[in-house]
Amino acid sequence: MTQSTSRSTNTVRGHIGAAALRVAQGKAQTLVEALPWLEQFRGALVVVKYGGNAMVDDSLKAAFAQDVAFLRYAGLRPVVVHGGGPQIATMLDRLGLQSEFRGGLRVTTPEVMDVVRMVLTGQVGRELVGLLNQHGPVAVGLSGEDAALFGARRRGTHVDGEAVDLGLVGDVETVNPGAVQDILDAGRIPVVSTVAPDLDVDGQVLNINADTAAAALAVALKAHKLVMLTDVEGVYADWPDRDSLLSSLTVGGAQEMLARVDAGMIPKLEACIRAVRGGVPQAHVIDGRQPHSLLLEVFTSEGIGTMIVPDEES
Ligand SMILES: Nc1ncnc2c1ncn2[C@@H]1O[C@H](COP(=O)(O)OP(=O)(O)O)[C@@H](O)[C@H]1O
Ligand SMILES: CC(=O)N[C@@H](CCC(=O)OP(=O)(O)O)C(=O)O
Repeated sequence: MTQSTSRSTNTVRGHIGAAALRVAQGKAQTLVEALPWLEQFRGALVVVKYGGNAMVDDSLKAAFAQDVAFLRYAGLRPVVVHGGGPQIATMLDRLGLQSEFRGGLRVTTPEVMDVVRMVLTGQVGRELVGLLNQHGPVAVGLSGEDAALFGARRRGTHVDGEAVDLGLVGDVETVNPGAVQDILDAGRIPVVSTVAPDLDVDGQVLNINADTAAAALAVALKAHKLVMLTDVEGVYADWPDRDSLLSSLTVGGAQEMLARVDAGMIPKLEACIRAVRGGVPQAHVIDGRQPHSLLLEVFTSEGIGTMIVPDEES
């Protein structure tokens, strides 16, 4: 723990000034406002996808770890699925390897796959586990390879109607959530990196977009919600028009929008659709560049970012 948890010993209790009392009451009010959400989400399983673009600096990463630890100590069951696109790019650059994105997914050669696996599981995942464990021995890292958490098959994509081969990129076809469940049952926080064994080729691993993997895991775990932290305020109806931020969106609306978004938002929207269609009551896209955005999303009435919900019953 970095902060002292004891009260200052030279404060005489009962002599708190009016200004200090107002500040203290403001703090109490904040805690009380969280009460309905603490009641509603007690024991709730929440899958949190932490995108590489939201891990922009050390203080943000530390604030994210505080939020996740807070959820856990408040009685929720958070599961972290992390990305690491920019971190992979930095390592590829250092090694002099090229890679390009098509339809929001990285074209992955065998050499690039080695780097993806090393960076996601050996670097980004480890760092998050370390940050979370500053709040108690709670975090356990695992990848889609561990206890056959994920099984994947190669997938391509379409760009402007044309089929594109993405190399060693997969889509999650099977999820064995047992290992994640064991970690949760032990009161700990699973931290998942999204590399998965290829169901068709023994010993081969595939690069899975972290949004896709988070959605598949949220469905398999019957999560109460999926929260995606990224580097924009949410989903914009008319990107990049900053006045077009959507506070909520139905699955049908999200499906229609797919044709109009590009870059990383394609896998993100597809993942939200997959999660909600798979029974997760709500998926959220929120701004991971805002410190404590996760707490604001879970514990305030206003919420933040964009919420994706099932189509209204007709
Ligand atoms: N309609 C849209 N609304 C919001 N962002 C969009 C939209 N269309 C494209 N984007 C892009 O998607 C990006 C988020 O995806 P990405 O960079 O892959 O994030 P992450 O690393 O969190 O997965 C945004 O920074 C933005 O450039
Ligand atoms: C197939 C594919 O694109 N895989 C991603 C995996 C990491 C990821 O998804 O990271 P973010 O969440 O930070 O974007 C990649 O290689 O970058």
